[in-house]
Amino acid sequence: MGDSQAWIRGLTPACESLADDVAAALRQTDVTVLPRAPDIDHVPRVLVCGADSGGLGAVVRDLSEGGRHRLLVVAGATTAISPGSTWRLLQQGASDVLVWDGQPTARVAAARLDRWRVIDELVDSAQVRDRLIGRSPCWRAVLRRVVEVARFSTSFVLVTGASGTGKELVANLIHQLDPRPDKRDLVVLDCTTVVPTLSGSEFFGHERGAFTGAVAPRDGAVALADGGTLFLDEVGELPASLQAELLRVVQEGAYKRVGSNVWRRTRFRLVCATNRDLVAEQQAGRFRSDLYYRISAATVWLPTLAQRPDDVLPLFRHFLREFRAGEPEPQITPEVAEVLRARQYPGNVRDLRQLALQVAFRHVGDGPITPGDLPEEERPVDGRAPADPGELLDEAVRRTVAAGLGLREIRDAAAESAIRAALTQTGGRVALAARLLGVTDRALQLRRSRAAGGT
Ligand SMILES: Nc1ncnc2c1ncn2[C@@H]1O[C@H](COP(=O)(O)OP(=O)(O)OP(=O)(O)O)[C@@H](O)[C@H]1O
Repeated sequence: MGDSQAWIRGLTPACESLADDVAAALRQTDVTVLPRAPDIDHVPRVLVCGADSGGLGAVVRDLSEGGRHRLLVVAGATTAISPGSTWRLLQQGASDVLVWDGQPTARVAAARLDRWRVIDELVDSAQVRDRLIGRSPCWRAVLRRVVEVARFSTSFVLVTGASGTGKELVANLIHQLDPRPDKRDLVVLDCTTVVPTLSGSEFFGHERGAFTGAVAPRDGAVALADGGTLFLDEVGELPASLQAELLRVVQEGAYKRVGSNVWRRTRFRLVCATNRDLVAEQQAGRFRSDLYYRISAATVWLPTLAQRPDDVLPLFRHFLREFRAGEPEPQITPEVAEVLRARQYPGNVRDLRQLALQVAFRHVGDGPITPGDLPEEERPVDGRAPADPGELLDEAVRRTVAAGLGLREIRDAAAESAIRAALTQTGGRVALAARLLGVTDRALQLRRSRAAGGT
């Protein structure tokens, strides 16, 4: 520890003396307490609250900017913060909530601040920032999670998210940041491309003569990944027979080559990716539960581009730089920026990259990207962006009204549809779905059970 910084403020003037105690105790743990200026970026904020914690939620939301900044809430020992309110504060953007007990709490707080500093420095390092573009709060939260699990553990990781959201890039980053000193290679296997008849060999290797065409012995992916990382892309596509064999390797580290009776040993970090809902796949009996629990020791869920619209332009600029390497970076006119922001990206970042490619080769000269650089089919009709999400919603509501549904039925149907969509996007995880929709887990569960009961 030693390089950690924080700035501290009391929730109300009455909390200032406790805030001074917290600051003094933190200094003794080597934390540098900076002047109370809320505009210092990337320095964790510590909010001290006393018995009167009215308005705490709003201040937490404000100071953390919905989770963009690290915020530690320290509550006086006599402060009544129920477990329920603690969870709410975390949802509102707090990174943690501690009850003040003097120096022991200061040591715990200092350890948190130190860990957050290392994570945030990595998130802002070129190694991460230049590979995984995006600064929106929800993307930053994803990067923090990725960096933490990659750097501070060797845990297996399951990366979920819709197609084109960056799962493979994240898997690569996990391998790059892996702390093992003697780490070996990253081996990638796309489960959609393994040929069923040869899949055993692709995973486990084979002996000479094991099958027609096996003219020489060969290592499979689990051997090549020994000491490194095995990335299984589209793991939801893995055939049942291979699921059982993979389970044995990840549990016992033992496997046999096809055509051999000799057990061999391997040890790797497993990172899997899928855009399937593996919880639903288990329920349907298509994915083994025991394997699911092994591969999902840590999970990272990637948002769609629609959930992080503020990242569209930075990503677009990033791809333009990639496609126009060595050329000066062009400005983007406001009309084009508006179209890019309003457009739908069903294939997520991959779609945006394709669009940037088309714009990059149409653009000539050193002026800005202008409306004429956009392919014809991307141009707004009558000045309106095609497929604006608000317009789609208006259209859906117009139809339900025309079908004779009342306001209450429309509201309930819309809420149920939003819950279904959020659960699908988050692989069935209620807590994540609730966060996505800005409600508590309990509220979401209540609504689901009410819907199931037909009330
Ligand atoms: N945050 C990002 N920053 C820069 N490039 C990105 C980012 N996210 C995705 N990309 C780019 O978008 C494309 C798709 O990314 P990737 O292959 O990692 O997605 P995926 O989720 O694995 O897709 P799929 O499920 O279809 O395999 C790649 O060209 C990748 O480089």
